[in-house]
Amino acid sequence: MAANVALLCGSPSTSAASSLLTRRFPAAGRRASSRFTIILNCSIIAGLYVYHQVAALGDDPIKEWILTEGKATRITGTRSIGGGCINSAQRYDTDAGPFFVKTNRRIDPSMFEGEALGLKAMYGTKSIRVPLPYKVGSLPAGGSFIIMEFIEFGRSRGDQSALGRKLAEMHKSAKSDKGYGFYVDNTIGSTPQINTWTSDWIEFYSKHRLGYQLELVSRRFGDSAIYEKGQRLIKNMRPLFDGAVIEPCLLHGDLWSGNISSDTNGDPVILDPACYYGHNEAEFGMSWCAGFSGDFYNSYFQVMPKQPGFEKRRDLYLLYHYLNHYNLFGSGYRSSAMSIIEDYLWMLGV
Ligand SMILES: Nc1ncnc2c1ncn2[C@@H]1O[C@H](COP(=O)(O)OP(=O)(O)OP(=O)(O)O)[C@@H](O)[C@H]1O
Repeated sequence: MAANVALLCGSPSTSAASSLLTRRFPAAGRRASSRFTIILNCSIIAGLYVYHQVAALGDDPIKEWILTEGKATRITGTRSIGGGCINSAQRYDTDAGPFFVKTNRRIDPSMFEGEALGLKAMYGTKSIRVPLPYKVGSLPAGGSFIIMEFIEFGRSRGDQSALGRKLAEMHKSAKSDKGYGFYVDNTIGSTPQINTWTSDWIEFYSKHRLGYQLELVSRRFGDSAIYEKGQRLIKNMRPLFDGAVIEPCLLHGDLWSGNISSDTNGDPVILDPACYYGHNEAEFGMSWCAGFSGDFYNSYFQVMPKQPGFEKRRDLYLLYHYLNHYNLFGSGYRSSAMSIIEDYLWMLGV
């Protein structure tokens, strides 16, 4: 240990070792000793470089993680990635490959912890490709970050049939024995999404999805008309589920085109989830901006057969996301949400 420290820290031992080698084997010794010295000096410089980078970065937990647990010795560049609305995203290039980093200067780490748990759960199913999350933490000046696997995206929009099949494989393989919900609450857009474990799906969807959004609409916009009609739908919607076998499947939870891509092999990739265990059909709640094709649904239903009443329930699952858009972006989404509610009230005769 002492010798190693001496070798790393300085020249006396280095030159002693060189001169011993040169005395014993004059010609070869000189060549070997100069190579030996070069290698030693390189390791010393690399060691000191990493040491200085890490020591100087006590106040930059992202770089610190990349240069320690991330196993990089050098960050060669960073650049911003557009596309997200809520967080800022960067690519960190290093000698250990690229890392994908999202930061949010205002929100504590709980949002990214929810995202990381969701990504890990989906990753664990070995079905559809998702980035592996590495680290979530706080930023020294406030806010939070997440570091994850960087995925190089391919040029194509991806194979819809593969997307449908792999998504269904994820739904099929990941069931929960705790019921409907998730280990933590997370967010849908920036709206809180409550995931308290509940044994009955209709109760879960009534209270923590439609009911929660209706409460928010009422508080934010004073919209008692949509609140009251929405509550009437909730109280009367059970017949819509008649004949369907419902199980708690792992859902991405926010599956729209901005969160779907494909890698350089053309394999589908899904990103930025709002995971929970729920009825698999709820996964299609964002289908109005996902662009799923006929091939997508055909492949999906080959793995997860269509349940009786699927078409009747489709709009009920859109409703959650329309209400959320109303809450997030304002009254432009009100009429879509209201007309779904009124159509159901008419269909159910209530
Ligand atoms: N693991 C990854 N590797 C490479 N690029 C990624 C990765 N994850 C996301 N991206 C890209 O980074 C951009 C922003 O990511 P993302 O959509 O997750 O950000 P966000 O602000 O959390 O999103 P939103 O506002 O939609 O909730 C997108 O263009 C996305 O395609």
